[in-house]
Formats: sequence, C-alpha cells, structure tokens
Amino acid sequence: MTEHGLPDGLAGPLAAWLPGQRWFAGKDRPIDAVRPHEPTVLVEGDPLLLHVVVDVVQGDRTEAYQLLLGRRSQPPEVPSTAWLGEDTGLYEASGDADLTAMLLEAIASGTRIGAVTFEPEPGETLTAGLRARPITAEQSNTSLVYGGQYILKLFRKLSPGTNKDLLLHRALQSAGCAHVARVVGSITGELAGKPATIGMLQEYLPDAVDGWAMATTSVRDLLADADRHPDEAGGDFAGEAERLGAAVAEVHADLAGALGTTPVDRDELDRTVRAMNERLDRVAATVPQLVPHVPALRAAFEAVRSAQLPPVSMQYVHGDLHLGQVLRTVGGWLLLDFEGEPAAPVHERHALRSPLRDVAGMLRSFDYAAQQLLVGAVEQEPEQVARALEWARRNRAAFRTGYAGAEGPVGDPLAHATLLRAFELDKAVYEVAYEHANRPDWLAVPLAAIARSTDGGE
Ligand SMILES: Nc1ncnc2c1ncn2[C@@H]1O[C@H](COP(=O)(O)OP(=O)(O)O)[C@@H](O)[C@H]1O
Ligand SMILES: O=P(O)(O)O[C@H]1O[C@H](CO)[C@@H](O[C@H]2O[C@H](CO)[C@@H](O)[C@H](O)[C@H]2O)[C@H](O)[C@H]1O
Repeated sequence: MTEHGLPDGLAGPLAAWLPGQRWFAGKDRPIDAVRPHEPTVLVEGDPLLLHVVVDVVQGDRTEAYQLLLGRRSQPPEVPSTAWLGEDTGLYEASGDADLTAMLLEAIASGTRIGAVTFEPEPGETLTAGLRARPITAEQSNTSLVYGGQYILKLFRKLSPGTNKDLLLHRALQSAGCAHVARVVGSITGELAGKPATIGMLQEYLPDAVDGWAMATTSVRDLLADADRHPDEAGGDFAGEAERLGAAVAEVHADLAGALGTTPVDRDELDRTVRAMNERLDRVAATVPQLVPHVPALRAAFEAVRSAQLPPVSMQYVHGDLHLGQVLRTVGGWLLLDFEGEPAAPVHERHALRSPLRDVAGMLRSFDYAAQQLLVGAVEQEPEQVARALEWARRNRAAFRTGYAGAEGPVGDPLAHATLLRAFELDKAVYEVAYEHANRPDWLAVPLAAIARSTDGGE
C-alpha cells in the first residue's frame, strides 16, 4: 500500500477490469499500461472514498479516465462487477450511496478538496442530504440520480478544459433555450496541471421518456398489427418526430447565436470529404464486412466536392445526436449529452461542424429504431422489413419537415441533399466501427442501411 491509499500493483487488476466497463472507450484495443495518478481522498477513514485518475496507454494513444474507488470493512451493496480484482480490497464506488452522498453535499456547499473543486452554478441554491442511485441506462459515462431531483454525470474519459457537454449546456441556458435540462453545478479536477471538468449536475426530469423508448414502442405496435400502415397505427410517432425536428433546429439556432458561426468554403468542404474518406479507410481496415461498400461510399463522399451546394456555415453542434439523446418531457423535447462521439479526440469534438451532421445523426436513428427489432432474428420476413422501413421513411420525413419549419441555420435539410446524404453515410460508417467494437450483433443495422442507400434506395 502506498502512502496515498492505493495498493501497489493496482495496474494489473485495473487493466483486467477496465474492458468490462460499459463506459470504457478502448475495448477494441489491447491495454499496454495503466498508470494511476496520485488519488484525492474525498472521504477519509472507513469507509474510504478516493478520486483517482488513471492514464490508460493503448498503442500510441493515452487516455485519462476517472474512477471513484471505495474501501470499507463492512461489505458494500455494490454489484460484484464493481470489485477491482479479488485482492485489492477496492471497488468502484459510484454505486455506494453512503459514499456518493458527499458529492452533492460538496457541490451544494461549494468546496475544494485537494485538486477537486465542487461548485453550484451562480445563483443556485441546492437541496443537499439526498442519496444517489446510478442510472441503469447504457452509458458512455456514469450518472447518479439524487432523490429524483438532480442528476450528476461523472465524465469517465477526461480532457483538460471545460467539457463540451457543460460548455454547450451553459451557452444554451444563457440563450434561454427551452430544449435543455438546467445545469445547477459542476465538479472540476486537474489534468496535466490544467482544470478539467469531471462532473456536471443538472435538474432531473423524473417523468421524461427517452426518444428511443418512444420510437421503438411505436415500431413494435406497428409490427404487431399486420393490417395497418404507420399513419393508421395507434402508436404513430410522426407528430413527435416533427416536433423533435423543430426542437433540434431551435437548439442549432441558439448555439449559432450564442457561440457564433463560420462560413464554409470549398477548401473546408475538401477537408470534410478527406476526413470522411479517412474514416472510411480506417474502419474498412478493421471491419471486413464494410469493404464491399467502399467504392460506393467513396463516390457518395466525393460527390460533395463537385455538387452545387447552397451556402452552409459551421458552428458548435451536438455531434452525436440520436434518439437516445433526447427526452420527451411534459414541456416538449430536450436534447442531452452534447459531448460528441465518445471515441473522437477532444479537439475533434470541439471543432465547428455543419448542423446537417446532427440532422443526419437523427435520420440514422430513425433507421435504427425501425431495424433494431429485427436484430438477431434468425430469418427476417421481407414483409416485416418493408413495414419497418415504411415507419422509418414516414418519421424521417416528419423530422425533416419539423426542422425545416423552425428556421434553423440550414433551413430545409433537403436543400442540401448531397451533403446530407454524405453525412448520413459517414455516420453509418462511424456506427459500423461503434457496433463492431461494442455490440457486434447490431453491425447488420448500419451495414444494411449503407447497402440500401448505395444500391439506389433511400
Ligand atoms: N436531466 C435528465 N433528466 C432525466 N433523465 C436524464 C437526464 N439527463 C440524462 N438522463 C438519462 O440519463 C441517460 C444518460 O445520459 P447521457 O447524458 O446521454 O449520458 P452519457 O454521456 O453517459 O451517454 C439518458 O439517456 C437519460 O435517460
Ligand atoms: O449515447 P452515446 O454517446 O454513448 O452514443 C454511442 O452509443 C449509442 C448506442 O447506445 C450509439 O448509437 C447507435 O445506436 C442507437 C441505438 O442504440 C441509435 O439510436 C443511434 O442512431 C446509433 O448511432 C452511438 O452511435 C454511439 O456514439
């Protein structure tokens, strides 16, 4: 045991434990080394709570992840998967409500412990004394819900500076945007001697339903009733899809107003096409099923260079928009999680982008919602597939209509058909890599969409 409370030889157990965590972004590559930084003691004694940043070395990439580690003489009520090996005596403590209560207390009181600063947002008075439960959703980070009142997101992969999720939430809030949950506090640590956001506290909306759950329920209802078309089925989603399109356009307009835009010239479009081609090469090198589609995908990307494009501009965007990132509340749609693609390096996440990328992400998600009920089916019945695609077409169109009607910064997405198609296919290539690394059973979903689009279908 070192003086800081970490057992010697923790690197081995950590290297074995990390790939089993949903939020660990490096599952597709071997871990060469894990180097824990000096921990911050958040709660002293028994139980003990440590905040630990670990550098994970994978080939030429080193990423920093944060952990909350607990140790106590009385066994905690945490899942067996939280234990870091059999002999370390340490467990990942985000599920230990006795220990995580202090995080909210510390934000409410505004305090600094070692290198970690806890702060409420200016003017916020928080209710402390609430216990937390981790949410069970599939997540890239870890979120704790305090008494049904607040949700604290602990960012797992860290970078120096203000996390983009926090930055954009704050900007939208200042702009008076109705489509985000209020930020009420934050936690900041240190990375490479610079401040780095490690947590964001927001109001929790207990009655909200996520877009993915609503959309897939609608598809299930449709497929269960062979006699009806999507517009006749009880669970039709098109009205929601249209309102969602409008919400996304309003968020784009507010982000442009709050954080500015930059015009896109031909050079920028060339860089965009180059980046799409590079991603395609990278993914095709690791996922052989993508290889037959490479020529058609390249042609769709190259079409952007020669197309007559209406003027477009770049700005801060969501960066990884899909139906799991939106919540339907009684007051309308909210967008969540503005971090961007979890695998992208931080400078790429902060790069200004065309808002059409978010439109493309959401259009892809309607395809996912339609196709996911067919994942793992031994044999797909052509009639079911056709009906699911009909659902996707109807809701994709409704989303585009809602977006066009709300006067977002790019107007009608269909006015940018060549670019939009390229962005959708680029997103599908990203999804191929994501599914290959995380959910191989789902690989068929983006691959089928690529095949349909490049065969001349929608
Ligand atoms: N303010 C909120 N109110 C209610 N539920 C929320 C709120 N924020 C997030 N959630 C739930 O938590 C899930 C994960 O949040 P998200 O920000 O997407 O985390 P991650 O970055 O880990 O993917 C969401 O899908 C949603 O179900
Ligand atoms: O929500 P995250 O930031 O963790 O996003 C990652 O995981 C998503 C899956 O959970 C993944 O989204 C893909 O699957 C969704 C259905 O589960 C679908 O709605 C999306 O359209 C599809 O891209 C996302 O790509 C990934 O970055």
